[in-house]
Amino acid sequence: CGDHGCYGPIDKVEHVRHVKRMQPGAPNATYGPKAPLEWGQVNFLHTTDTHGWLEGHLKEQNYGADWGDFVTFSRRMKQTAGNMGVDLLLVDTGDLHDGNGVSDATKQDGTKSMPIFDEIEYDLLTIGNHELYVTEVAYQMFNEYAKKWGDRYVTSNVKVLNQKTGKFEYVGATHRYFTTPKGLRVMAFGVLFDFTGNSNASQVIKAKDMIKESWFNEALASKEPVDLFILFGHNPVRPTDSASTFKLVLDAIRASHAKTPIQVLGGHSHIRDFAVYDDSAVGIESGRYCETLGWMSVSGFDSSNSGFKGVKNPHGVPNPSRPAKEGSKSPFVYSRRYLDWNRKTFLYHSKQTEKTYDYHSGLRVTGDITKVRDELKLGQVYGCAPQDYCIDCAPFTDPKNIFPGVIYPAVSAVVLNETRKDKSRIILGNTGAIRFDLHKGPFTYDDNFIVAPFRDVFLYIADVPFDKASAVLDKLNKGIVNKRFVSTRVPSDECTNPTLGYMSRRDVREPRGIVRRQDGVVPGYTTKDDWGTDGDDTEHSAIPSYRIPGYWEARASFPKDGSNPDKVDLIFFDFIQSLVLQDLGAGYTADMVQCYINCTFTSQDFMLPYAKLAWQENVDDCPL
Ligand SMILES: O=c1ccn([C@@H]2O[C@H](COP(=O)(O)O)[C@@H](O)[C@H]2O)c(=O)[nH]1
Ligand SMILES: [Zn+2]
Ligand SMILES: [Zn+2]
Repeated sequence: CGDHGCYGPIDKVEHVRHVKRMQPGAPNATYGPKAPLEWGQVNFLHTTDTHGWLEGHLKEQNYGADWGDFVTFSRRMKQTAGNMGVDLLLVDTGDLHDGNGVSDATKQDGTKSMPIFDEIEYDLLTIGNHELYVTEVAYQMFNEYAKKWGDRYVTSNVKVLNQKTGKFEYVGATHRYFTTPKGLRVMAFGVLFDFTGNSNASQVIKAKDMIKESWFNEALASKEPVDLFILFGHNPVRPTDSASTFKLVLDAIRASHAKTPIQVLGGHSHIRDFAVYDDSAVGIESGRYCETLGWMSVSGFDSSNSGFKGVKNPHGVPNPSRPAKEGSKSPFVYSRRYLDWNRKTFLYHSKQTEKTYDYHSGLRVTGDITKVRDELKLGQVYGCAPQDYCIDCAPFTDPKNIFPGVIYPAVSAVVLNETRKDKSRIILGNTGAIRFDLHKGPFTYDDNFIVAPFRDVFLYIADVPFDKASAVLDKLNKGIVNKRFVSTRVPSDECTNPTLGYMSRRDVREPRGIVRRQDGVVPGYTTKDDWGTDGDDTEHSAIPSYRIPGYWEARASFPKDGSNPDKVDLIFFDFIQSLVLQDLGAGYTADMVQCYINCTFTSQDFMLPYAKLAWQENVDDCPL
């Protein structure tokens, strides 16, 4: 199989057309930031869970900036900070691939995307779980990426096997102590949640054990003064999220540093969020997929509590004025903002126009992305999707939902072993393997990775009694399983709304009708966090979000008379093999499991053949 899967080389694609970026401007040009950012003594720009979306969202204008636009923005903002006499720190909290053709269409994930990602002058970076599923990727992080960033790459609880020494070693630094240009003395820890799905090339030290490590306690006991702790990581900021381990580490820091400010920056749960831990500890989480750029600012440093030598209240701009908690006695005040990832946002906050904005560095990066997209043929069109299909904006059984609308018919038609085509089959998958909505219009090679980026092999057990096989889905979806795999997707009760069901992915946490609507507002994030509803930089109307289960099932080649077969081939992703075996119960073991089509046919390989099969109508004239 080539780069384009097992369905022949690209010249066999009958309908080849290239999708070009949607231009900002009309028709929905009325959106935009509501007010200038509040600049403090130290400020943060935060990216997380970018998952390879370096081209931006070609089909969603509101998130349409590319990484080159961001390169320019980050440089302009660093200069602005310098001119104002304050600090600006750039931070990334991991999950760099699995989600887009730019990162996933190469033989090894990240080969073409990582050099593009590197173009930002980050001050702190750390590792995500998606850098640890695949052994080769973990080695790439250890041998190349971490080396490039030196002590800015902080992995306080993640080790990878050094193939030369045969020993597990920290991927990056355990911690970073540094002084900012304006004199703030910072101690930073980068902590991944207690991830257990890593390959055996890495070790993730649980937070409860990490805080007992001697290096950690020595760092906290160090005689070097610390003005600010930065606790960052691929780790949700919400303390009630069962995946988050930040609170544990924060409490460990507080045990010896009761009042020093702690700035938390997190990720992994793919939401916009802001959490207040105490009077001088707050945390921001900045969404996913280059939809959001997080902004935080902090003031309150003076000669009694820091080495800060910059400007106390930067002039000509608003300054942060809000204590973490009402009635706080701490000197520290904050602001937080979630910026939509588009050029209009970037232009507004850098006070530029379309004509003046671009830097050569940014344009060069945009050019590099275009080159990569061309080389990987990401714009090639395989079909014309007749409508929009979403993951959770419609109920799970609605034809607008991507599972009944696309995934079931696609796997039923395409995931077929010719030698067993007469056998009835049940195909099981985890909903988390389907990563993004599918838009009406041209379905490109890139969209294949956007919808189904993982290389999860289709496995099967032959001739399972129907009664046993058909009971698995329900068992998978009952409680324990969700906790085992998708803890960050499990709704907390506070997010459940009787009208809309579970609201999660876009942070829609208010019922329709109560959401602030105004003319010119386009659908998007309407975030509610510990400070309320004023964090979104651009006002949006809410997008409904329904509860979806953790697992799905499709059936194919069942008897035409509507009866059930005696036996079925039970097909499933390797990612969920252990759970399926567990739920089948006694008598089912790993040696009964085989590759279904072959051992390289994965979840990356069914969408393109389906697009060629089902979406050829209007393909030559498919409107974007
Ligand atoms: O091989 C894989 C790896 C992961 N998944 C799904 O992804 C989520 C984790 O994604 P985050 O971006 O870290 O939240 C995991 O829970 C699975 O649902 C997969 O399907 N296959
Ligand atoms: Zn992620
Ligand atoms: Zn993650």
